[in-house]
Amino acid sequence: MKTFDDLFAELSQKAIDRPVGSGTVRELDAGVHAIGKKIVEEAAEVWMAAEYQSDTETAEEISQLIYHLQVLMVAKGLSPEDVYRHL
Ligand SMILES: N=c1c2ncn([C@@H]3O[C@H](COP(=O)(O)OP(=O)(O)OP(=O)(O)O)[C@@H](O)[C@H]3O)c2ncn1[C@@H]1O[C@H](COP(=O)(O)O)[C@@H](O)[C@H]1O
Repeated sequence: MKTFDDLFAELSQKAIDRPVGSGTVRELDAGVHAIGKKIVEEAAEVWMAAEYQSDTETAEEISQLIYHLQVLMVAKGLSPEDVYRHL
Protein backbone atom coordinates (compact mmCIF):
# COMPACT_ATOMS: atom_id res chain seq x y z
CA MET A 1 0.00 0.00 0.00
CA LYS A 2 1.30 3.46 -0.97
CA THR A 3 1.85 6.05 1.78
CA PHE A 4 1.84 9.85 1.59
CA ASP A 5 5.65 9.88 1.48
CA ASP A 6 5.79 7.09 -1.16
CA LEU A 7 3.48 9.07 -3.45
CA PHE A 8 5.42 12.28 -2.87
CA ALA A 9 8.70 10.57 -3.80
CA GLU A 10 7.07 9.15 -6.95
CA LEU A 11 5.67 12.53 -8.03
CA SER A 12 8.98 14.29 -7.34
CA GLN A 13 10.74 11.77 -9.58
CA LYS A 14 8.10 12.23 -12.31
CA ALA A 15 8.83 15.97 -12.26
CA ILE A 16 12.52 15.19 -12.92
CA ASP A 17 12.12 12.34 -15.44
CA ARG A 18 9.06 13.83 -17.18
CA PRO A 19 7.80 10.50 -18.62
CA VAL A 20 5.52 10.72 -21.64
CA GLY A 21 1.86 10.28 -20.70
CA SER A 22 2.26 11.31 -17.06
CA GLY A 23 -0.76 13.21 -15.76
CA THR A 24 1.47 14.70 -13.09
CA VAL A 25 3.80 16.22 -15.68
CA ARG A 26 0.76 17.54 -17.57
CA GLU A 27 -0.61 19.10 -14.39
CA LEU A 28 2.75 20.61 -13.40
CA ASP A 29 3.02 22.15 -16.88
CA ALA A 30 -0.48 23.63 -16.48
CA GLY A 31 0.82 25.64 -13.51
CA VAL A 32 -0.15 26.64 -9.99
CA HIS A 33 -3.39 28.37 -11.01
CA ALA A 34 -4.71 25.23 -12.75
CA ILE A 35 -3.54 22.97 -9.90
CA GLY A 36 -5.27 25.24 -7.39
CA LYS A 37 -8.54 24.94 -9.30
CA LYS A 38 -8.19 21.15 -9.27
CA ILE A 39 -7.65 21.22 -5.49
CA VAL A 40 -10.82 23.26 -4.96
CA GLU A 41 -12.77 20.87 -7.24
CA GLU A 42 -11.49 17.79 -5.43
CA ALA A 43 -12.15 19.36 -2.00
CA ALA A 44 -15.78 19.92 -3.01
CA GLU A 45 -15.98 16.28 -4.18
CA VAL A 46 -14.66 15.16 -0.76
CA TRP A 47 -17.35 17.24 0.96
CA MET A 48 -20.16 15.89 -1.26
CA ALA A 49 -18.95 12.31 -0.92
CA ALA A 50 -18.79 12.63 2.87
CA GLU A 51 -22.37 13.89 2.99
CA TYR A 52 -24.03 11.77 0.31
CA GLN A 53 -21.82 8.84 -0.75
CA SER A 54 -20.21 5.77 0.79
CA ASP A 55 -17.16 5.69 3.04
CA THR A 56 -15.23 3.97 0.22
CA GLU A 57 -16.11 6.73 -2.25
CA THR A 58 -15.21 9.36 0.33
CA ALA A 59 -11.83 7.73 0.92
CA GLU A 60 -11.22 7.68 -2.84
CA GLU A 61 -12.03 11.38 -3.15
CA ILE A 62 -9.70 12.12 -0.21
CA SER A 63 -6.89 10.23 -1.98
CA GLN A 64 -7.44 12.39 -5.08
CA LEU A 65 -7.35 15.56 -3.00
CA ILE A 66 -4.07 14.42 -1.41
CA TYR A 67 -2.68 13.72 -4.88
CA HIS A 68 -3.47 17.22 -6.16
CA LEU A 69 -2.13 18.81 -2.95
CA GLN A 70 1.11 16.90 -3.52
CA VAL A 71 1.31 18.08 -7.13
CA LEU A 72 1.01 21.65 -5.80
CA MET A 73 3.77 20.93 -3.27
CA VAL A 74 6.04 19.69 -6.06
CA ALA A 75 5.17 22.72 -8.22
CA LYS A 76 6.06 25.06 -5.33
CA GLY A 77 9.19 23.17 -4.27
CA LEU A 78 7.71 22.31 -0.86
CA SER A 79 8.73 19.11 0.93
CA PRO A 80 6.56 16.99 3.26
CA GLU A 81 8.77 18.27 6.12
CA ASP A 82 7.77 21.85 5.25
CA VAL A 83 4.18 20.77 5.88
CA TYR A 84 4.76 18.43 8.82
CA ARG A 85 6.41 21.16 10.88
CA HIS A 86 3.01 22.87 11.04
CA LEU A 87 1.09 19.77 12.17
N1 LIG B 1 -3.03 9.08 -7.17
C1 LIG B 1 -3.15 9.60 -8.29
C2 LIG B 1 -4.28 10.43 -8.65
N2 LIG B 1 -5.39 10.79 -7.97
C3 LIG B 1 -6.09 11.55 -8.81
N3 LIG B 1 -5.45 11.69 -9.99
C4 LIG B 1 -5.86 12.51 -11.14
O1 LIG B 1 -6.95 13.30 -10.77
C5 LIG B 1 -8.07 13.04 -11.61
C6 LIG B 1 -9.27 13.04 -10.70
O2 LIG B 1 -10.26 12.33 -11.23
P1 LIG B 1 -11.74 12.95 -11.33
O3 LIG B 1 -12.59 11.88 -11.85
O4 LIG B 1 -12.14 13.59 -10.04
O5 LIG B 1 -11.51 14.11 -12.31
P2 LIG B 1 -11.81 14.19 -13.82
O6 LIG B 1 -12.43 15.52 -13.97
O7 LIG B 1 -12.52 12.99 -14.35
O8 LIG B 1 -10.33 14.16 -14.37
P3 LIG B 1 -9.67 15.16 -15.34
O9 LIG B 1 -10.57 15.24 -16.55
O10 LIG B 1 -9.54 16.45 -14.60
O11 LIG B 1 -8.31 14.52 -15.62
C7 LIG B 1 -7.77 11.71 -12.28
O12 LIG B 1 -8.29 11.69 -13.58
C8 LIG B 1 -6.25 11.72 -12.35
O13 LIG B 1 -5.88 12.48 -13.49
C9 LIG B 1 -4.33 11.00 -9.92
N4 LIG B 1 -3.32 10.85 -10.84
C10 LIG B 1 -2.27 10.06 -10.50
N5 LIG B 1 -2.16 9.46 -9.26
C11 LIG B 1 -0.97 8.64 -8.95
O14 LIG B 1 0.17 9.45 -9.21
C12 LIG B 1 1.23 8.66 -9.72
C13 LIG B 1 1.78 9.30 -10.98
O15 LIG B 1 0.80 9.36 -11.97
P4 LIG B 1 1.21 9.81 -13.46
O16 LIG B 1 1.91 11.11 -13.34
O17 LIG B 1 -0.09 9.94 -14.19
O18 LIG B 1 2.07 8.74 -14.01
C14 LIG B 1 0.66 7.24 -9.95
O19 LIG B 1 1.06 6.44 -8.85
C15 LIG B 1 -0.83 7.45 -9.89
O20 LIG B 1 -1.48 6.35 -9.35
